Amino acid sequence: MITMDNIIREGNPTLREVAEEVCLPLKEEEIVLGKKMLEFLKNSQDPEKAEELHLRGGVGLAAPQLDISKRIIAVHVPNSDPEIAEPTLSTVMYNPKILSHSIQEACLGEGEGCLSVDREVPGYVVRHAKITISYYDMDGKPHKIRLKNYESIVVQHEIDHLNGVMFYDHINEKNPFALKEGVLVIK
Ligand SMILES: CC(C)(C)[C@H](NC(=O)Nc1cc(F)cc(F)c1)C(=O)N(CC(=O)NO)CC1CCCC1
Ligand SMILES: [Zn+2]
Repeated sequence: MITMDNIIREGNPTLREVAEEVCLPLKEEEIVLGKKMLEFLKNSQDPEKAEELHLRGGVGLAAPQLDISKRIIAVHVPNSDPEIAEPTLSTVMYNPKILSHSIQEACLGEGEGCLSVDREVPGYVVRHAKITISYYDMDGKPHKIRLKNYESIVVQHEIDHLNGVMFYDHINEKNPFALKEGVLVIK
């Protein structure tokens, strides 16, 4: 199973590579990898398992963070309503692609972090507010979905990893908390 020891940290050149698309039909090892990535995220959000395995609570993971330069991401976004156990988005995406996006931009009010970055980097990470993406799931089935709010931010953060982009590349160096007119701040 995947633990923090398998996650490479900034400075490893793989995090700055453009990852390769996977071919269909998916190889067995690529399906197993996807399952393990999703399992890591679920474990990391389970208090007992996270403590036992020393995991940081994760909502998304990209294959390059495991030193595997392939266009595979996993996302497991819990429902903001603690009453609802069902996650709002929980899936593995093969060859995810942003087809279109809103003009409106958005950022997380608390800024971003990264499982591959062992330091705080303060500042707003401005992204598209809404995106339409295509991807293949573990069964090789094509999907085209629209995402907004937190899910949209998470998927953009993960797709960035497939293109060698880190969240702090988006932060305004002169004024990390500068915000243009009309950028949606997500709580
Ligand atoms: C880097 C870390 C702080 C661990 C971040 N988690 C997070 O922001 N909050 C969180 C954690 C949970 F478990 C459950 C929950 F609802 C919220 C995260 O997983 N990532 C994923 C990552 O590093 N992928 O490469 C960073 C996030 C910043 C914005 C989107 C993803
Ligand atoms: Zn990250």
